[in-house]
Amino acid sequence: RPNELPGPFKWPIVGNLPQIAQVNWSRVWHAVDHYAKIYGEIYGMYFGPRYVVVLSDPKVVHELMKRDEWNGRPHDHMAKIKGDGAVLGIIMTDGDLWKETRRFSLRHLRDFGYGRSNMETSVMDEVQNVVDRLDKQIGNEEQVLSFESTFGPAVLSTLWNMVASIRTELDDPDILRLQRIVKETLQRRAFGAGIFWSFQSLRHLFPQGSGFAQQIEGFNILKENMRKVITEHKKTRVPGEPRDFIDAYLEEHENNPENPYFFVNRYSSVAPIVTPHALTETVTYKGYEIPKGALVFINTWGIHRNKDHWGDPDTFRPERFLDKNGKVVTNDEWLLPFGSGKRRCPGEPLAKTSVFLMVSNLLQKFSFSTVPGEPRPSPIPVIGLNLAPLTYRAESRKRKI
Ligand code: HEM
Repeated sequence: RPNELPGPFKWPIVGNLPQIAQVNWSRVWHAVDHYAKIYGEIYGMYFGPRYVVVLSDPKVVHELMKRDEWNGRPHDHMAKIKGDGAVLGIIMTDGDLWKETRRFSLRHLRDFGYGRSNMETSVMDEVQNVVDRLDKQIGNEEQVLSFESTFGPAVLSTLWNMVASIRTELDDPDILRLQRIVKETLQRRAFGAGIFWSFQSLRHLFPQGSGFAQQIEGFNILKENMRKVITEHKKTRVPGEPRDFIDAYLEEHENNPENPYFFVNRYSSVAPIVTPHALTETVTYKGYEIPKGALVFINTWGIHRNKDHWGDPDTFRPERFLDKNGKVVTNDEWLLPFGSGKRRCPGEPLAKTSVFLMVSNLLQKFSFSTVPGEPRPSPIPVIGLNLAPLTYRAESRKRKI
C-alpha cells in the first residue's frame, strides 16, 4: 500500500510470523518491542493476515487514545460466542453500545459504593481475611507457603458484593473453581499467542489443539453461573429498590426492553486485561494511511522498560517515583498500566485500593523471603490477557513488633 507505516518485510501468507518467531515466539511482546526499537514510535506488522499497528511512545498513545476512531475493538468470533451471537458487555464492544454500557455500569456501580470511601472499608475487610489466614498458616514458626489464588478472591469479593450482593469466602471452592476457569480460558485466548490467534479460521480444523473447544466450555460454565445468579435476582428483587448492580440492570432492562445491555463479560473483567484496540475507520496519521479494522497494540511492556527513560528498568527501586521533596509522582506519562484515554481501565480505583491495602497490611505483619536452597520465583509470567506470576513459594514469618 502507498503510505504504509514502516515495519518489517512482509512474507506472503504468514506476514511477519517468521520475524516474530525469530525473536521470541512464546513471548510475543518481546518481539513487538524488538521491532519498535527498529521502526520507532508507530509501526505496522502482520500476524498472518492480521494487520497490527504498534504504539510505543507514551505521547503518541495519550494523543491517539483520546480519539474515537482509535478506540474500537476487533470483532472476533470469541466476542460473539461470549454474548450468544452478539458482541456485548464493555470489553469487546465499541461505538454507542460500548459508551452506553460503560457509562451505565460505572454510574450504577458507584451507587453501590464503587470508587467511594466505603469501598476501602470493604477491601480492608477482605485484606484482613487474608492476613488472618496467613497468621493461622504461619503459626508460631516460619513457614514456606505457596502463593496461588491468594489475592484474587479477596478482590473479587468486593466487586461481587456490589454486583450481586454475594460475599465470597477466600477458600470457597466454587469461587476458586471459577477463578481457575477464568484464568485458563483467558490463557487460551491470549492475544498474539501463536498461530491460532493469527489465523483464526484454523479453529474449525483444530478445535482441541487451538484451545477453541476449551474456551467455549470455559465461557459456558461462566455464563451458566451468571444465569443462576440472575435468575435468583429476578425471583427476589423488589422493583424500585435495587439491592445491587444486577437489580439495577434488570430494572433498566425492564423499562427499556430493547436495550441490549448485558454483562457476561463482567466476570472476565475481574482480571486486568489489555485487549487490542481496532480502528473504526481508515485514518491518516503523520502522512501514513492506516486502514479501518487494523488492530492496535499499545506496547506498554516496552514503554515500561524503556532504558532511555527509566535508566535501570529491571531494578526494583520504588523511590524512582518520588520527587525531590519525597512526594509521589502520580502523573508520569510513561507509566500507563491502566491504559490511556477513552478506554482507560474502569477497574483502576478498586485495583489500586486493593494492591495498596493488601501489600501494606501484609508487610506490616509479615515478612517474606526467598526459600533457601530453592530457585528464586520465576520472572517468566503466565500469559493470559494479562501477565500473572506462576505459583511461587516464599518463606513467610510474622514480624516481631
Ligand atoms: C492491577 C490491576 C489492573 C490493571 C493493571 C488493569 C489494566 C487494564 C488495561 C491496560 C485495560 C485496557 C485499556 C484499553 O483497552 O485501552 C483495562 C481494561 C479494563 N479493565 Fe482493567 N486493570 C486492572 C484491574 C481491573 C479490575 C479490578 C477491574 C474490574 C473492576 C477491571 C475492569 C476493566 C474493564 C471492564 C476494562 C475494559 C474497559 C473498556 O474496554 O472500555 N480492571 N484494564
